[in-house]
Amino acid sequence: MVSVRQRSNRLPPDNLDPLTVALRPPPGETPDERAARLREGANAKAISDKIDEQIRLEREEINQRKKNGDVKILLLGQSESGKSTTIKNFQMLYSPQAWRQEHISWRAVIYLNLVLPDAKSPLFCSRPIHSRSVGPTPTPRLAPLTQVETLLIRALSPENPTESDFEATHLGTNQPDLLGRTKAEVFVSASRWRNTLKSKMSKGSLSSIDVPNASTSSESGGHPVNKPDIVGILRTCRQDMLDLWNDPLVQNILTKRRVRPQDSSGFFLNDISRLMERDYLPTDQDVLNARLKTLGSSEHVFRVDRGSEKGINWTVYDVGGARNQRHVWTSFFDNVDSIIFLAPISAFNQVLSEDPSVNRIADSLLLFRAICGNKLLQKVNIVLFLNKVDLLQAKLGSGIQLKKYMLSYGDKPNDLENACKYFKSKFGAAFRELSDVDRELYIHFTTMNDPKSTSSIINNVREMILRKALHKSSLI
Ligand SMILES: Nc1nc2c(ncn2[C@@H]2O[C@H](COP(=O)(O)OP(=O)(O)OP(=O)(O)O)[C@@H](O)[C@H]2O)c(=O)[nH]1
Ligand SMILES: [Mg+2]
Repeated sequence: MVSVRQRSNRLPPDNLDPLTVALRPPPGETPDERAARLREGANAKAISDKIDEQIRLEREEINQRKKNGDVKILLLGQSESGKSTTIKNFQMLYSPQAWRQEHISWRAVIYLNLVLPDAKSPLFCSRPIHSRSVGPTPTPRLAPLTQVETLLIRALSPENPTESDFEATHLGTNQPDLLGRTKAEVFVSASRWRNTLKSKMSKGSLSSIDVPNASTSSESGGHPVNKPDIVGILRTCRQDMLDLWNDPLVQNILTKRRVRPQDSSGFFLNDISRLMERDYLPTDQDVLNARLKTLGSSEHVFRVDRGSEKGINWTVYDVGGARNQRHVWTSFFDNVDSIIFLAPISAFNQVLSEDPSVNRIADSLLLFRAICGNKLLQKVNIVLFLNKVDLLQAKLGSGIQLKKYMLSYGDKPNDLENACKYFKSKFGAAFRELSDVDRELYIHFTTMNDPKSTSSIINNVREMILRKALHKSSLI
């Protein structure tokens, strides 16, 4: 105190530094003014100390996480909502090298998507077309596709499959296709298929799908008998597949039924010529579009090596979203920093493949309510990706009426803006009804297979999750 008074009463020497000059009490200060100034100073110091303390805690927390932990994110949502596609976006952004190295493995999956297509595809010719005899007669020349399908499923399955592995890869809908085949939906163990494929490739026990630039083909007749040439077989069927797809009768039926196979998951018929190239290597977009149902769960660890985030591990869990896969979800609820919930809002006119009596939006809403109301997650912030906006836009644009499926939509215009608002308010209301006050919901409209629009969303979400995770642990 004394020294302050002494200093304040003396004129500073000319060479005093500017900060000292700025902090100097005003000349002629009264005792009251002085007391007020000191109070203000004390308040400012308290605020500054608090900020310093927060920074210190954040640093400590970062160091702590560096030492023994990471940020944990859990992806949830019904089957085909886009969880695994979200993981692919994370990989593309944060593990670009590993992401590119994996492209070759996706080749088998893409071929499988081509020969074992979605139920809406012309290659998966449905019973009604067949029974009414209005569709094209199945061409026996497409029969080899069954062999390709078997070979590819075998390639993606473990060498000595257990009973559950077998079931896993052959769960089906039991509807016959035009070739008289029973459609099986292919699930593979999320954590195992790539390793399985890699190990078979390295042992050379796989067919020639793994050999880009292979000189042997069924056309040249030169491939070894014990290594069936998948690309060769596919090439012999290419024209027949295209003929079926381009058949005016098929197109007519699809139009009448308002079915657009090109909008469904894993549709590669339009790319068939490119896919049949001997040295075909899937592009980023091909991998994002490829469809493989997740069985069980998989863990993906990323590092964002920049700024204060250096050294933090991001662990993102992907789980299967089909009804028979959801029982494992709760085992991931412990210590999760954030949930990313995906709801495909284009699915308003679709039903679950596991249960055709359930509308897919109704299922998504029920699931979302269950997650919001879960006691273990009551403090966890939720990021909601209202996904497949591109398909929603295409559907509304083609005249499909949202109000026909969602009665509460009422007479609002059937356009993207109103539809997005509607879904946002529906999910938002569920969150508010079932949440504690002290957590937040962040809603984004996404098209997960469009990496350009997705990268900034993922970056923002990641930064927000880190901020919240750090804040939460500084409060504990
Ligand atoms: N058009 C379009 N397709 C998308 C979008 N997001 C994902 N897909 C496609 O939808 C399909 C299913 O996506 P996945 O990520 O495999 O779905 P999932 O939620 O992991 O499904 P499960 O593993 O069965 O739980 C894939 O073929 C994706 O390419 C999107 O925003 N628009
Ligand atoms: Mg998946």
